[in-house]
Amino acid sequence: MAATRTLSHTVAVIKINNPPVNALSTPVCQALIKELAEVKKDPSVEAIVLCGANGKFSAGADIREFSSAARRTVSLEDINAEIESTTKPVVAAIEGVALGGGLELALSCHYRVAHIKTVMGLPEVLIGILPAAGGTQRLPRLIGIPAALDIIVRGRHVPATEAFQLGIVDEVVPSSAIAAAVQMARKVIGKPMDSRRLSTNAVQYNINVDAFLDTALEKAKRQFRGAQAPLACIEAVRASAQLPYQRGIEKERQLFASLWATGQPQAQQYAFFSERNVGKWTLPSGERWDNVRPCQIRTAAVIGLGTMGRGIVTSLSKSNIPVIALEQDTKQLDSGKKAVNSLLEREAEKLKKQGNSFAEGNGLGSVHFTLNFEDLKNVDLVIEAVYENMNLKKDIFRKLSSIMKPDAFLCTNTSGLNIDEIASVTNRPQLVIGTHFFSPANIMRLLEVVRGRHTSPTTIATAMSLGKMLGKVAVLVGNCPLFVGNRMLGPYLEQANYLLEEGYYPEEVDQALEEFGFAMGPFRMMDLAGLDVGWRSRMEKGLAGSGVPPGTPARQREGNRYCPLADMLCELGRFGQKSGKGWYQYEKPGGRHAHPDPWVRDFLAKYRKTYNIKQQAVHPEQILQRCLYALINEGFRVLEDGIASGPEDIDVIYNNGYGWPKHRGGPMYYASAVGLHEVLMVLEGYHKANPDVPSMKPSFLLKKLAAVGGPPIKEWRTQLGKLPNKL
Ligand SMILES: CCCCCCCCCCCCCC(=O)CC(=O)SCCNC(=O)CCNC(=O)[C@H](O)C(C)(C)COP(=O)(O)OP(=O)(O)OC[C@H]1O[C@@H](n2cnc3c(N)ncnc32)[C@H](O)[C@@H]1OP(=O)(O)O
Ligand SMILES: NC(=O)C1=CN([C@@H]2O[C@H](COP(=O)(O)OP(=O)(O)OC[C@H]3O[C@@H](n4cnc5c(N)ncnc54)[C@H](O)[C@@H]3O)[C@@H](O)[C@H]2O)C=CC1
Repeated sequence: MAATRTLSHTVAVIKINNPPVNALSTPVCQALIKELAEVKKDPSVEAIVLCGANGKFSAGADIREFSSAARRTVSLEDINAEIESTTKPVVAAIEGVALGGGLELALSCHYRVAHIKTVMGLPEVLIGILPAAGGTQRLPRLIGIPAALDIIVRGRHVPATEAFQLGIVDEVVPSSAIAAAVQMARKVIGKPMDSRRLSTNAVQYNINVDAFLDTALEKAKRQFRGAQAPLACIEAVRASAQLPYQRGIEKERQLFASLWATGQPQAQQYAFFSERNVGKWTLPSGERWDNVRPCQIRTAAVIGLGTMGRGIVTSLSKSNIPVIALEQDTKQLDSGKKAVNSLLEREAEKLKKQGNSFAEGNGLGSVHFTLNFEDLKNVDLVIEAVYENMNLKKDIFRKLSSIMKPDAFLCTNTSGLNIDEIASVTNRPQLVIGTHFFSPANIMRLLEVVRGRHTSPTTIATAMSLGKMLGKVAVLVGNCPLFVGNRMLGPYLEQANYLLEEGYYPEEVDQALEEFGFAMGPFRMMDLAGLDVGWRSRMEKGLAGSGVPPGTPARQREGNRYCPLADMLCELGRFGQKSGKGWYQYEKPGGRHAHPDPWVRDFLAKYRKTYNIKQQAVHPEQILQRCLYALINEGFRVLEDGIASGPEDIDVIYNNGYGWPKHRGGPMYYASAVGLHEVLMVLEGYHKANPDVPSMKPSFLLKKLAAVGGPPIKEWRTQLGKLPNKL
């Protein structure tokens, strides 16, 4: 039953019932229409309560229906208009979530009562659309333009206590919202209802709305770099102030249709479901997310409190897991402690703002700082985050192996070292796994979970479940140098460097990729991460520094093209932000504002002259093609090697860990949208002209998929089924 009805004295309680989140699917809407019609004409009913089954009001329209053939035949706004015009008072009893169409439904009710733990909001912008069931017209009429705009454009979840302060709900209760709503319904029977019908109210404001919204529009253009939904949301809110309600609704519909035509909603909805699907991991042996039970992690430890360790400690503590934090000496321990405490203070502030008190069990897990490995022996799981050095990591794992209780999980945050080699020094390789966090680890949502050859399914299940507990999107990947995300970054950065040799400047390459929608172009990103990180790794591999065989041409390694520019900067002490100079210059070491550096321009000009490199006429469009197709080609190789289980996994990694613009779905989705044949043609052309750049040689899988006509991304797995799987 999509909706059920019971009667409490003269109050009819209509309950939406569509597990797991009571999405407003077509059958639910049809059931609502039927129930409403019946209670309206039933003389024994004097008031109505609308609620959701299983402690959830509703997560909004059924997103799966958007792209299905059987498109919605019932308009949610028509239902809302029907509810609002009812002469019997309707009270929404909001529990759990009221999101998107769910909140829009509640806004059409005459009163709203919420349970204190509820979150509500209009998150449509996050799936590329705008609230199109009256939300952009009713919410500003209820709480004014600035507050409504903030909620609609950011798509944020508003806790019940804040919703009460803003006036979105009339009452917040600590117990059953349904019981409280029934009580309220009884109280309001016979009371005048005109002012409770939001569509009949005018938007109240004492600001210059146009100027305010123009500023918001400019800010959103900069902040969301190419995403259209936030801009459409602002225009819809503008309509609420300028137009009568019905014309505002027409504008809302028009804006929805134009957004749909951009292709961005489809990309973002693909990203939404991909994020959920990656949690459903499956191993070739048949073990899966739903048949392997994770172990409970009650306590954890983190080794190394540098850039990553401090964020990981904060993330664990935020999830109420007590942590032991270990460093190598007092100086590092003190500095780590200071950093962690300051991050935790900020988290405590946030919790306070959300109205959560520690007494309710929503607090932060305790953190104990130590230099003593013995203190770790009883924790359930330890995450190592020391320098990226195999010998050091092996020393640590040897020690852990002898100290920790036998069933403790041993995780490494390495960004690309061999998990099997690390596991080989322990007495429990089945409990060793890679948990690759992204910087800053307390904020970034991505967690690459790296399976070693001996890692057990229980260890995988536990690491994946830990990721979820920490509020991260955990993606299971196989063990290969640099795993998935960083491995794909290699050819992308290589092309960015070649573009500098060929005549571009760092700021021009960055600008092209930032206009595409990346949070940061490749050179700003390298400066932020530290140029020395890659330099050290190239020196270890004998590609840079004294390990390069004498007589090797500066721009060649093992017969292939090589760009030594980054090594040259490092030799001059230009490590990026940390040293105040890198591809850009900064106001001071540690400064964050990148300014184009005339020194770099001069340096590049001399370099090109020294090596007699002819400046090629590279069209700006080619900046994108070369960098992005290089990355995508490596993505196909990752799939070919069985390191990721599908293109969705790669896209989730890029959307959540590398600042890929979500409105473009992810690199593999982007490739399918551009057309695999087109990507292949560009790669083939480049590789033919540059056979000394092997990363641009089109991958076997790309060629195979292009040869069968470039099927839609959801069909790629059929082809992948025949490839090896290293998960
Ligand atoms: C001109 C051309 C037109 C084209 C046709 C289009 C028709 C358009 C009609 C327009 C009407 C517009 C009305 C409107 O305002 C639009 C909306 O309401 S859009 C929906 C807005 N809501 C959301 O974005 C909420 C999304 N969900 C979440 O944020 C989380 O799922 C939630 C916080 C609710 C719960 O989180 P959590 O507990 O972590 O669980 P999961 O995220 O894993 O979800 C569990 C399960 O539920 C599925 N699911 C969640 N929300 C929805 C949903 N709204 N519709 C369908 N399914 C949903 C989710 O996928 C999980 O299922 P899996 O099977 O595991 O994937
Ligand atoms: N910095 C980044 O953006 C990312 C780094 N990583 C990986 O995370 C790990 C840590 O990297 P960062 O935090 O950047 O390094 P970092 O240099 O900032 O910190 C490393 C910390 O480990 C401590 N340490 C070294 N030896 C130790 C020992 N024997 N016992 C206890 N502590 C010890 C150091 O004192 C230092 O505080 C590396 O494996 C790195 O590859 C992974 C993802 C992103």
